[in-house]
Amino acid sequence: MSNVLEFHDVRLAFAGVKAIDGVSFEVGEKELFAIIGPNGAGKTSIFNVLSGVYRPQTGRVTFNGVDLIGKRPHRIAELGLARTFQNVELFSNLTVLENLMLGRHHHLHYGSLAAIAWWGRAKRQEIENRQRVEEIVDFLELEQWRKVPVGLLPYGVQKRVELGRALAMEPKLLLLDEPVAGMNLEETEDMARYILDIRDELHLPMILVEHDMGLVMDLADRVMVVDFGQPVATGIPADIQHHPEVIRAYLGVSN
Ligand SMILES: Nc1ncnc2c1ncn2[C@@H]1O[C@H](COP(=O)(O)OP(=O)(O)OP(=O)(O)O)[C@@H](O)[C@H]1O
Repeated sequence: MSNVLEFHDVRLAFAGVKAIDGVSFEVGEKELFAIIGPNGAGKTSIFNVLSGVYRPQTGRVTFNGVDLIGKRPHRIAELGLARTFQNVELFSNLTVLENLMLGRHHHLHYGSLAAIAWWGRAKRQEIENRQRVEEIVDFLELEQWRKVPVGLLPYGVQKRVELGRALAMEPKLLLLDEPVAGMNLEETEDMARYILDIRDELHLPMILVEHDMGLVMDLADRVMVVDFGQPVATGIPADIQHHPEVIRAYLGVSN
């Protein structure tokens, strides 16, 4: 299996705090790779390096062979790396469809002048974008909320719309930052099913950061554990669950 992402010996410090301290991992082309670790372990910092929000002091990060370090977030998104956020970051007064259309903005290849001069092309793209958005509405079973402002929706559905917006970008790698945080059991089970459908039907590789251990162990192909910015262990869920260093990191007990 070839890798879509290589994250090699990355180090990032803030005024002496080592947020990422020599982390390496790779993600295969159809892999669901999870990153777990206690609060403050460095998980969000890894996502911020991947999406171009933070620039590490050292290390190498390549996505389909392209070096990501130093690239701006919008450029990285254009390369096909889409993310969802820990807290829902949607336009709450816009409808579900409008929020999903915003996810398509890299796919609009015409400016306002071109829209006038090349009406045909602009119109074709608009129709194509709407079709893609409708496919996502279907895939994530959002039909009944298509025209509802996102701010009025239950929290679990808002998180699903956020996932939809990331899918609307037609990414090549999806970063999911705590997709079930704050959800009830039913919402969590629904989200787990959509994540599996994304892997099995869209064959999209994903990196999942999540505190819900049951979800991680059920869904992930491989899991990396980080603690104090350092990698503790990486492996298949069955091995990670019983790894002594992982138990120590989580329970805070000594060997
Ligand atoms: N912009 C920043 N400025 C200063 N310190 C930061 C910054 N971002 C992260 N850190 C520090 O880096 C460390 C790792 O934080 P990070 O948010 O990556 O952890 P996390 O594993 O995502 O935690 P959580 O599970 O609570 O979201 C923490 O000590 C944090 O305070």
